[in-house]
Amino acid sequence: MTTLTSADLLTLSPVIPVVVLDDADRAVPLAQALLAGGIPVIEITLRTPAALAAIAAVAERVPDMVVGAGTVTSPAHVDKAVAAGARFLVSPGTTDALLDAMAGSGVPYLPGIATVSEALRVLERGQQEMKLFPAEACGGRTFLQSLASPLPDARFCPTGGITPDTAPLYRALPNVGCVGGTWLTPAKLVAAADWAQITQLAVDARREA
Ligand SMILES: O=C(O)C(=O)C[C@H](O)[C@H](O)COP(=O)(O)O
Repeated sequence: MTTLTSADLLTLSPVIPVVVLDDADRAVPLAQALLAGGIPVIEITLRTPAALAAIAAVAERVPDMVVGAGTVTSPAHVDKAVAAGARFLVSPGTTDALLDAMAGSGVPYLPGIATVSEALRVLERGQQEMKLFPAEACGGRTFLQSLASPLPDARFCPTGGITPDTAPLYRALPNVGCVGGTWLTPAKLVAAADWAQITQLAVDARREA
């Protein structure tokens, strides 16, 4: 298994699919469906009791898929996610304790920021890659454009409210690597085990984003 950096996370795919899974048994076919559509990364959010088992299943059974944990909001989440096999971590926001834990986790991470001061605190630690969340609500593309001059080293994965139509517009910004979003894995399709549709959404995202 190759060692990933936080910078790699921004270049693996135009879109990082953000997933909420109620049933860990869906994780492996879902990961395979995304992979078949050309998306080699999946962020499974720690919002459901099934999340850690889902991460473990993908880590073990779909080795070509880079599986990470999202909605990481505490140092305890960091430990549990890494123990389950998460290869990266994404948080919606940051605290000092969370930044310390993610920096010490041994896996790359995208800390969430929504203000210039939060971005500065991440940069102060030598971490240049971060998630902008909630992207649309906190200023969107205008905000990212405004950050480019004062924070030339910062690189973003905007997430939150991004659509298939706006993803390419975000990706055209020089300080954006990839975007995150839930549209590749709609709850209805996951519940229906409609893996072919999810593969198609992945193919479309790969082409359009
Ligand atoms: O769970 C987290 O850590 C988050 O930051 C929240 C997710 O990134 C958003 O739920 C994205 O959702 P959409 O707006 O539907 O793309």
